[in-house]
Amino acid sequence: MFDLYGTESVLQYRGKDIICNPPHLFALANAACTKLKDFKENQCILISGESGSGKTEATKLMLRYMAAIGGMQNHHITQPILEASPLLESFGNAKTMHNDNSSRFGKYVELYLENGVINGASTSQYLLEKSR
Ligand SMILES: Nc1ncnc2c1ncn2[C@@H]1O[C@H](COP(=O)(O)OP(=O)(O)OP(=O)(O)O)[C@@H](O)[C@H]1O
Repeated sequence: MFDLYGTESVLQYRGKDIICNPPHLFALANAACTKLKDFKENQCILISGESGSGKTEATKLMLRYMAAIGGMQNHHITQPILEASPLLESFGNAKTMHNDNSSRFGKYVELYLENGVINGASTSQYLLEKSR
């Protein structure tokens, strides 16, 4: 079993330039955090793909990475942010032909960071027109 998203991977990608490591969700999340810090400009990660391609899981993994690189100092803030995803899924997901846990809504998540540490978040849900 590969451990692609554990602590070792967090340490491997943390603070490293995107070209230093093989492609990974953590590399992308790290690049967004680094650019935010260096250029003091908002960053956006757009996750798209067909149903079942892994958008929801990718989003959760990147959130987990961003929470992890901030350490435990804002645990009381990051924990509810991470726990919000499965809670919202319980209201808005359903089993389809393509995905046992298919989101029936689009998500827009805003994270607020200070010195590379998450200190807040907001999320909006949008109903999708899906035929499947
Ligand atoms: N990184 C991953 N590692 C292992 N399995 C994964 C990964 N990402 C997704 N999967 C598997 O694929 C399934 C579908 O992923 P996910 O729900 O994230 O897709 P989605 O693109 O959000 O789909 P939808 O548009 O239908 O909501 C997951 O339930 C999981 O079994």
